[in-house]
Amino acid sequence: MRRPIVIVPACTRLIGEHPNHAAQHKYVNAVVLGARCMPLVLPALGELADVDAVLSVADGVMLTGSASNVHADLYGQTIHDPALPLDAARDATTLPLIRAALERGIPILGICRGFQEMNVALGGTLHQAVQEVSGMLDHRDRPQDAMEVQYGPAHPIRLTRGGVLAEILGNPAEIQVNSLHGQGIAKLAPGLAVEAVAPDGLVEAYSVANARSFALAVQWHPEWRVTDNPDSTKIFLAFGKACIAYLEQNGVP
Ligand SMILES: N[C@@H](CCC(=O)NCCCC(=O)O)C(=O)O
Repeated sequence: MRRPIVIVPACTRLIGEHPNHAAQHKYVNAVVLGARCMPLVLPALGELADVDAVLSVADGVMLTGSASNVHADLYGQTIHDPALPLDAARDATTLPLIRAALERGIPILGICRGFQEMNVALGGTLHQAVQEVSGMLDHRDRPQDAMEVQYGPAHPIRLTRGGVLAEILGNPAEIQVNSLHGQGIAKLAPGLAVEAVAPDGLVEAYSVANARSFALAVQWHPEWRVTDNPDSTKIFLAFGKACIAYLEQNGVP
């Protein structure tokens, strides 16, 4: 049987004067080494993307992080800080893709921006600057820090007892995670189940209740050094197992 195919939606990136479509190596590497699947990067085509065609060859979808924010229009707000980057083409590609993948029961893993996209796609909202919300921590990374520091442990998260994520991780009460985000979940979309929270109560992971397959999203970065962190390895292995199961039951051989 062939390796499962995981769709990885790209971000738009300007290289010189030319717009490009990009996905960071650590994400596609985690699909290969962590999930043992084959990544297929999907350009941020927006309305030009034929979602049905793409999902007809997909055994999984992984939504990556990105420095860009989900456009506030998409969850009924006005932009709080216009200096922060956006990626409308990525939004226009991923939100329909998320809804269609869930409809088809295709396994989906959301990471950081991807975690925020799934919440918005399903009717939730975001805090645009978590650090400015009373009682909330500053969840941002410090760009001047070395990458090992930026992606190193930043805070604990408390796992929902008996939850999907807790089971994947062997039922610890809490784990340490990295933190590289300025936005976060304000209103959780209907049908999403909290899987972990930060010390300030911010939702850090959720699952799609009643999903037909693996449907988990996390605010942190398990793709970082995926084989070095046992928790990250377990998350990607669980995702990969679900993609194999989807391929066996529905996939194009
Ligand atoms: N822009 C959003 C999401 C943050 C995010 O995805 N950070 C990771 C960026 C770099 C990487 O992909 O590792 C926010 O600020 O909340």
